[in-house]
Amino acid sequence: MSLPFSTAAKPSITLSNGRLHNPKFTVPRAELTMVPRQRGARILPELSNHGVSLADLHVQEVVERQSQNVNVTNEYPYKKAQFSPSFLKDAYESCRNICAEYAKTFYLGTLLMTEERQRAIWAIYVWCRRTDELVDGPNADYMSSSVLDRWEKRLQDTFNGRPYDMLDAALSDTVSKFPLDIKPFRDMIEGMRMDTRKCRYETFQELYLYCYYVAGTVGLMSVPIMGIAPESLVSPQTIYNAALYLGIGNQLTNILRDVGEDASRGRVYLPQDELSHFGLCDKDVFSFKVNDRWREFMKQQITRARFYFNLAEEGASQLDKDSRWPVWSSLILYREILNAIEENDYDNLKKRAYVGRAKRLLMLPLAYTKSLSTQGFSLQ
Ligand SMILES: CC(C)=CCC/C(C)=C/CC/C(C)=C/CC/C(C)=C/[C@@H]1[C@@H](COP(=O)(O)OP(=O)(O)O)[C@]1(C)CC/C=C(\C)CC/C=C(\C)CCC=C(C)C
Ligand SMILES: [Mn+2]
Repeated sequence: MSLPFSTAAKPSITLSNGRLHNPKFTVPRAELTMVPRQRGARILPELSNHGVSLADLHVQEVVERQSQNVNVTNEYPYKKAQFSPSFLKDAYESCRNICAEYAKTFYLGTLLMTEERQRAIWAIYVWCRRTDELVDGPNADYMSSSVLDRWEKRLQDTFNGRPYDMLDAALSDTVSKFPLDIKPFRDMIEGMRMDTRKCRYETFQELYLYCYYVAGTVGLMSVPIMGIAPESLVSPQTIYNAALYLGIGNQLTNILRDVGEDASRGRVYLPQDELSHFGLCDKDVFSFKVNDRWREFMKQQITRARFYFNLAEEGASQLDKDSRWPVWSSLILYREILNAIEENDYDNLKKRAYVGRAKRLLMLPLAYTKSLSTQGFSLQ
């Protein structure tokens, strides 16, 4: 059984420049998508045209604004912040500690990067984590649209060299050193807004847009820091797409791992039309019971998440060589969560798929081996 592909009309969306985009206008696909050659594409041919024009528009705008500046560190539109070296050292040290505490495997992977890049990634990680905590953290009860509006104003100030606290100061400094654009940061906040307004997704297109906002954006923020290998012959657009797909794959995996946990909060991040295609509905999710229909549905969802990881793989090898290890670690680790769901016989309603510490540590040398590959440098 294959997934239905919906072409339902989509709402308009305002981009950061204030222009209203008509989503019926779709960016020519050839410019945006890498040619899918993977297993997933064969199983689900309709996914090779995943019809995600709203997210595409965001990505294209980020790529246009940011990609010309990749690897350029001296010309930048945001104001430079002036901090003493010792203050900055402490600020980045705080970011490092948070990252090491919350994302251990990934943190280890960053240790091979140049010092400046490590610090930048930790600062971005902390900003993302804090943004997520606004809606998911212990103070989530105080969440409101004005909280997110204030967070966005604060982001703007941070980009303009006026941070509100030490952790923001690390980001201000990062922004002055790397050609980052504010748009993916704003878009992540938009994803949090979406999460507070919405707890059901009718189609995969809707879900994909959410995944772009909360996770694809992380990929787009990371590329200017990680850098593209000087010997890469692939276009920046292709590499940004791969980064986006890694974020999408990660978030789809997150969603599949957390179905039960999210359901207990009344949330279902699964396309409703696909549930019904498999003879399922919300009631089945809230029953927390796994049956064969659920297993079949999950198989398809897992295949789709793998499809995005496969697309991301090609771009990972195009990054600067010192930056590839954490990317491969993240890719392999998240993909392993999908295997863990299978090992739980698709019970993600009562069980949380988990990759044990020993397995996680074993992945680091595997990721390292992958990161040595220069595959594709002479192909395109
Ligand atoms: C060319 C190429 C392949 C480049 C690589 C690009 C790249 C580095 C992509 C990274 C993608 C990535 C790690 C995305 C994170 C996706 C994610 C898990 C998002 C989560 C959102 C909300 O989900 P939810 O609330 O459902 O989940 P929890 O239960 O709360 O976990 C997030 C939590 C949003 C916040 C994201 C972060 C805290 C992660 C930020 C990570 C970085 C800045 C580092 C990225 C760098 C590497 C090397 C992985
Ligand atoms: Mn969260």
